[in-house]
Amino acid sequence: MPRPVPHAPARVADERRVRVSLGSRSYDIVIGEGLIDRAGEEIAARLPGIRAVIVTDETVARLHLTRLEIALAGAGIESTCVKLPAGETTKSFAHLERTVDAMLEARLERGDAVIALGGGVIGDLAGFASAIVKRGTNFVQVPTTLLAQVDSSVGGKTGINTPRGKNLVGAFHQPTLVLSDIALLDTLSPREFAAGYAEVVKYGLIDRPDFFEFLERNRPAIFAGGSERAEAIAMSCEAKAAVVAADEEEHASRALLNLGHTFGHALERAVGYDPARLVHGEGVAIGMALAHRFSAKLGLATRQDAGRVAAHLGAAGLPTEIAAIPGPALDRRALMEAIAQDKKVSRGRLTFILTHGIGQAFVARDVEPTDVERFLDEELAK
Ligand SMILES: NC(=O)c1ccc[n+]([C@@H]2O[C@H](COP(=O)([O-])OP(=O)(O)OC[C@H]3O[C@@H](n4cnc5c(N)ncnc54)[C@H](O)[C@@H]3O)[C@@H](O)[C@H]2O)c1
Ligand SMILES: O=C(O)C(=O)C[C@@H](O)[C@H](O)[C@H](O)COP(=O)(O)O
Ligand SMILES: [Zn+2]
Repeated sequence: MPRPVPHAPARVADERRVRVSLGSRSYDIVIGEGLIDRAGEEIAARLPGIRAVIVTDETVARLHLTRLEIALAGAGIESTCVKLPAGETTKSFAHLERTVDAMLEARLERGDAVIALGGGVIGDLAGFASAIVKRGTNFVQVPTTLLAQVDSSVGGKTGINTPRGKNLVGAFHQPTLVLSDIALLDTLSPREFAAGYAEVVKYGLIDRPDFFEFLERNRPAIFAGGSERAEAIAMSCEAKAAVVAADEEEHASRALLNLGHTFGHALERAVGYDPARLVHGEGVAIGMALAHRFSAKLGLATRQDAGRVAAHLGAAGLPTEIAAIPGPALDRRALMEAIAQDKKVSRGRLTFILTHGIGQAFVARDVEPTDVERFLDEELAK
């Protein structure tokens, strides 16, 4: 249970704060360099007197865990740690059970906190464990990938995958605080940085054409690091915070954040969540390119806009075609089976996020399965 805030920690130059406004569940996203060393102070200011269980993966633990542990200890926060294997297959019942057991072994109380130190895999899994242990403990996100800093750490979607589909088991559970230390991105591989960039582009494509143009002008600077990168991260968080504040539990407009995900999640499932073939952000990149081409095929958007989207994603080193996925060719039936399990399906009818053009996405209910099948056949034949 959240406890009263005794005082706000000192603000540091160049630090940005984005507020996610959700009434009593509102929280700050703090974005800046070197924040991990101040994590103890920031957390203790909001959750005084707590103990914590840190959930992380083995790669992130090697690189960044000690600094977090030192920062927590410095603020008087006693912590234990669960280290899980890196990668999408960790979002499973087996690793959830291991995490829950570690929390119970540490005798974590409801007023204590789970701290997710890692990318979206760790954030989704740790957040779900935090949601269900003792029917809800405090949760803090310390995202370490670009994808997690611009998307998964914000908004409270938590969960795991099953062989039948992505994120099919989960809960909404908002964090108390998100601490995004952008300096941690310096150790991220170029491939994972590009994957996170797909979700940045998504905000422009949903309803912010000016942001898409900003990205077209500044992509090389964003990849190089510096003030444009920090700006893109903060603008992404503002975009997501606005959508989440308007529809926290996805009864309507939040579904827009799923642009590219109906196709993308189907592709991830079809490759068995194998990161050697496809990671989430790459699936979203292909999915967004497909959503724009599908919209053009249905006469809703222009082929020029679909081409412009694919060109921008391609220039960022992202795949935009199903054929770009390495390994055996994918099968239309397997993709349709995954699409039928999508969480947006209602009364058996398919829902896609389609578009009238760049920055003009909309929720399309009742999409004809035969239209999707014909479109996929064309795409798979390329
Ligand atoms: N909850 C949400 O709203 C939401 C939003 C978007 C995506 N997601 C989920 O997020 C997941 C993808 O997240 P991701 O792309 O962060 O993947 P990830 O968590 O698997 O991280 C990618 C890789 O980068 C490594 N890594 C993490 N931080 C690093 C760092 N600072 N330096 C070096 N290596 C580092 C990890 O060990 C991992 O190998 C998917 O499961 C997706 O479904 C959830
Ligand atoms: O926050 C949201 O809402 C999103 O849809 C963000 C997506 O980028 C993210 O991949 C999310 O996990 C997908 O949610 P799902 O409900 O389709 O599983
Ligand atoms: Zn996503």
